[in-house]
Amino acid sequence: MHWLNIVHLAQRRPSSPSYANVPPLDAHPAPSRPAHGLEPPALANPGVHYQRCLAQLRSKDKAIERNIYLQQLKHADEHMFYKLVVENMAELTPLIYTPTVGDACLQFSANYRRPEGMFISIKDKGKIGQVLRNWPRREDARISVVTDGSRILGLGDLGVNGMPISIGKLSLYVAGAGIRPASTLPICLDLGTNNTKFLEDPLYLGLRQKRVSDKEMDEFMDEFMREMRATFPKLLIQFEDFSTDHAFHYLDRFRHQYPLFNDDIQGTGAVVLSGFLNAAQLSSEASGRPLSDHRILFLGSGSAGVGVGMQLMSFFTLVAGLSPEEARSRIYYIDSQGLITADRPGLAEHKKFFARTDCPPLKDLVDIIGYVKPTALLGLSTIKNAFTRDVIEAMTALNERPIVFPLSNPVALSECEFGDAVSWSGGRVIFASGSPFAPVTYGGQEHVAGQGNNMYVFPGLGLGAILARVSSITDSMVEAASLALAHSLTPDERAAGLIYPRLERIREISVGIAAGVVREAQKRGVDGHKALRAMSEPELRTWVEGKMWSPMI
Ligand SMILES: O=C([O-])CC(=O)C(=O)O
Ligand SMILES: [Mg+2]
Repeated sequence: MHWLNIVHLAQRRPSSPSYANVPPLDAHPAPSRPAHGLEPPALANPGVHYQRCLAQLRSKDKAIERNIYLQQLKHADEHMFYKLVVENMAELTPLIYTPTVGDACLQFSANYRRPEGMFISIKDKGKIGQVLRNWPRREDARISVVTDGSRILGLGDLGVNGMPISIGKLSLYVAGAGIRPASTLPICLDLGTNNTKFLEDPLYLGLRQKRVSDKEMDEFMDEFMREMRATFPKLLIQFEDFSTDHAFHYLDRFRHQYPLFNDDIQGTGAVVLSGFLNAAQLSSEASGRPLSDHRILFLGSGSAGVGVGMQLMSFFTLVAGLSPEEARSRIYYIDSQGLITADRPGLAEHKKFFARTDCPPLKDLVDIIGYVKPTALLGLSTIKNAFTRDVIEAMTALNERPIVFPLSNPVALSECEFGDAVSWSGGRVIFASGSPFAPVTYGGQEHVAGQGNNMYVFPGLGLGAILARVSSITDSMVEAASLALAHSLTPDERAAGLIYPRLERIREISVGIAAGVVREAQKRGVDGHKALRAMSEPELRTWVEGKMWSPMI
């Protein structure tokens, strides 16, 4: 049976008018133009100017130059910037987000042009509230992406150079879910950096000191969160790219007190669960083996790796009908020392849950594949090309359609190139990567890579949470976002063998995710906007669509 029938999602799908036909419920102000005479007369034709901007963008050779052009355009003409992004999602997302945002972070101090977002440093401890009140659009703030720069993508500790990740994610909230630009607040916390190269770089824009102790960071974070609430009472917070132990620690510490989620743990988990549901279905259809037969092997056990494993537990419990204990037994982890077993001395706390008591401490990936016999191999290791030809061949020998997800970001750290995975598996691989890969032709057929990136989930999750005015984000809301995404594939996309919908439909998908999140918030009683409870499904979707901001060009 298809997993869709198993979780009865079909009944939850409302029929609603298409996004394009729904007039906005709220009046959004039109962009203001300079007074007459202060710009060339032909600029009054926005369609021509749109083509001019697109041509200027495409005239740049390097991705980082395109990124810089787009950042400049965002400041000069926000509506035009978002118009370009919304209408050219597949082309522009890799420029404003992963993988190019990785270079934008690495070069932030060198390429810096103008202030954007807020920088709160350890030196502000004791007066964080005073600093936050300097934000000019306090009343409007609804969503903040907060990083401490300590683990940016797979690039490690970049200190204050992590700011572009907060900026990039928030641009996707606007483009992908219609959050108003004025409601977004990028924040980079500066608690020092252990990146010696940056500490020695005269251009480095952050504090010239090593990271503070955990105790000092706890005190700082407690004050920061308290003051965030006092200054921005309607704000949802997304924690981004904190180092693994801090990512888990601060999610646990604050998630019941504040509306917040961690994108690397929960957003990545949700997006991979979603793709996995569709991939497992395709794989089981090819092999004739039941969904409950799947076994998942992870390379990498950081915040994203373990977050994904936690979320994939619900694949086995919800869809394959296993108990939580059986579900856990289907998931295996490898870290730098090999298969993670419970008897290993000094095992990190977050690795204990999935540590095996029934396996030898094997080290070599191909040996481990031979022992575990996984149906799926997931990479969150940031080890470039870790999935070698031998690895893909071993997966293909075991499975009619092996599931291979090299999820590390940016693309230069991917465990496997798409073209290699396709050819080494003889075209049989079911593939999703964290960063985008271009389609490849193999055996006379075009193969399209899925992109298992959290950008499919966080905009819609945030939109739903903001509109429902939630007091906290429950695990079940993250799961609802994941199921709504998995469910959003059109018959056409399913027929093409896709496991994620086409990115061009992101706004429509975000509506479905937001509506699912609102409903789940209501079930859990964490919704503040109680009037939404009375709406039918089509009414809720139409209302959500009407709340979305669109560029006015
Ligand atoms: O930003 C991305 O592309 C995905 C992500 O959260 C990460 O890799 O940390
Ligand atoms: Mg991240």
